[in-house]
Amino acid sequence: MTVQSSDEIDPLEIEVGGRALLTEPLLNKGLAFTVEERSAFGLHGLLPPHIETLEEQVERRLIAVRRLRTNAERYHFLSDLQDENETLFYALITSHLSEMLPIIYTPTVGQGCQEFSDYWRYPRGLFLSLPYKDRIAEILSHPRYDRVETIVVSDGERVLGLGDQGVGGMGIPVGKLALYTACGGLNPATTLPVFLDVGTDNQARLDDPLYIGWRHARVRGPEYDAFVESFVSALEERWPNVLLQWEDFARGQAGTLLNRYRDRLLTFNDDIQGTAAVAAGTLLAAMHVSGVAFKDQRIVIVGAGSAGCGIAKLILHQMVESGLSEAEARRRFHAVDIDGLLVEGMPGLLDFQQPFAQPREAVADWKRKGAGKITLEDVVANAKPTLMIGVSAQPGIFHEELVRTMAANVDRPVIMPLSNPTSRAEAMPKDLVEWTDGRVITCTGSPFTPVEYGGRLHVIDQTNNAYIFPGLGLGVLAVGARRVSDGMFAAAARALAAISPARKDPHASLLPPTDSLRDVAIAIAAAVAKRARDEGLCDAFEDDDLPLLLAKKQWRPVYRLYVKKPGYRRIPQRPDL
Ligand SMILES: NC(=O)c1ccc[n+]([C@@H]2O[C@H](COP(=O)([O-])OP(=O)(O)OC[C@H]3O[C@@H](n4cnc5c(N)ncnc54)[C@H](O)[C@@H]3O)[C@@H](O)[C@H]2O)c1
Ligand SMILES: O=C(O)C[C@H](O)C(=O)O
Ligand SMILES: [Mg+2]
Repeated sequence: MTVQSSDEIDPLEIEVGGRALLTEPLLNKGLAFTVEERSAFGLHGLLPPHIETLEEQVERRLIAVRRLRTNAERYHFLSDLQDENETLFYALITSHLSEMLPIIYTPTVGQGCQEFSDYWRYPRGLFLSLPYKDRIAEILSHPRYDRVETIVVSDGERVLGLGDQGVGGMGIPVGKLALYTACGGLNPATTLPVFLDVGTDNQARLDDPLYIGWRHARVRGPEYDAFVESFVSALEERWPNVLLQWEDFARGQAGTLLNRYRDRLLTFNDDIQGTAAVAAGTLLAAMHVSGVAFKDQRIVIVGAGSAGCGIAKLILHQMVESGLSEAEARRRFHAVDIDGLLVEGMPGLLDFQQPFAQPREAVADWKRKGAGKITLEDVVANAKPTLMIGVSAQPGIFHEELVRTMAANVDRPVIMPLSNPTSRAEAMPKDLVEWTDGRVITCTGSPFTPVEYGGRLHVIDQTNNAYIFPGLGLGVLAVGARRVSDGMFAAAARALAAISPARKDPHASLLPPTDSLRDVAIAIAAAVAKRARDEGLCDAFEDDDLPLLLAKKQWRPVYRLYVKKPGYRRIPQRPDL
């Protein structure tokens, strides 16, 4: 449903004109300012005489972006466009979603983070640095942020699979929020990327004279916790109902922060919960194709960190819902981390890994290659998995022999190398298809082109949390949910599986194409909103009213007519240097 909100129909009253209007990305229309607007706002002469429609502007930028040689160049070009004219930026992105997503988001955003200081041009979002911790409330208080409803925050310690990028990690909240608008339809004036700069342990960044973050070893422990607490308290004070998404925190922090704050505000961790929902949703879709029910699944998770244990927890929950006892369901999981299979009593097991540690007796009679740790190879040979998920950021860890062993034991092996960016994927889909003689059902975290094999084109679905968080955000905000619950992610997973093209055709893709992420977001949002209501986390609403509630929350990149606000002032054009 497309609703033209009164926001879109009514003229917008504008306070400033001249250069100030052209340099405000939320208001700038560039060459699309009409003659009347140019006259009213003192724009004649500041712009060449040509006037264009939004569609023509999109076409012009599209030609320019396509002319560039690399996606890194395109990333910077599009960042500049976002800082120049957000309406045009989103009109371009939404009309060419599958082409633009790999540029503004994964995988190119990873390089953007690594080179953040090299190409620094213009600030977007808020940088909260530990040395200025006493200024947080003052920084947040600016009237520019009065309308903020959604914040994505990172401290840059685990940027995709690229490790600690210090302040470069700001690229991640910026990219995620671009998808909140492009896919979820949230108004960009209500979104805010935030970076918590607590230093970095990336020596290359510390040694780099161009590095623009706080040049200090990463602060940890009580000082870190107090800093995060100052941020959260200031944010609660400023925007009591804000949605806060934690993104790309390292393993030690991600779950701890989520548990600390999940009952205090509207918040979730995307790497733990969003990833779990997209992986579980994809698995549900894959089960249609493989015909293997939950009770017959044997699952190997490689990388028992935030994403791995988040995924395991949600799939376990679904297995129990499908009728397995909790103990039975647990036995289906084999979680492998850097020290091999997680087994009970293993030294160094983290709290969130404990539930997925196998009892020693369950693996006592396994045939193993060596006496040391129980390797991934031992696990695959003995556990005979039907599904193997990679969230380890270890490229090549799903090697030929391993995959061939897995494929020898099951008809349709499901293999998901979900680590990002492309360079960190556990395997290349082309290899997986070849090593399994085309039998594999595979999907990846980063985008890959389809693989041709045996006269058939294998579409490689992008099992990325981008299928979940824009809709989750839209859903909770549209109905005013007070908390984000695990049940919402379970509902999101089911909603994703319900729109899987593979439900109708086993040769079709598991997930709808990325071009349709706006529709996906609506489906996820509806499921999340209903779940919020069913769990008593928002006020009641009728199902029939939901499409309108969601549509009202959706902003579209169109230009509104501008008129002068009473008190309009023309900012002086001459800087008094
Ligand atoms: N597709 C998606 O939507 C999605 C979502 C979240 C995370 N990810 C990707 O998953 C990866 C991990 O993210 P995370 O948040 O879980 O990070 P994390 O650091 O919490 O977990 C990674 C885990 O891998 C383990 N590991 C390292 N080397 C290993 C090895 N040789 N064998 C087995 N395990 C090993 C680490 O010890 C750690 O426990 C990243 O590359 C990230 O980009 C993808
Ligand atoms: O950012 C992504 O592409 C997905 C995920 O959040 C990740 O950390 O890899
Ligand atoms: Mg992430």
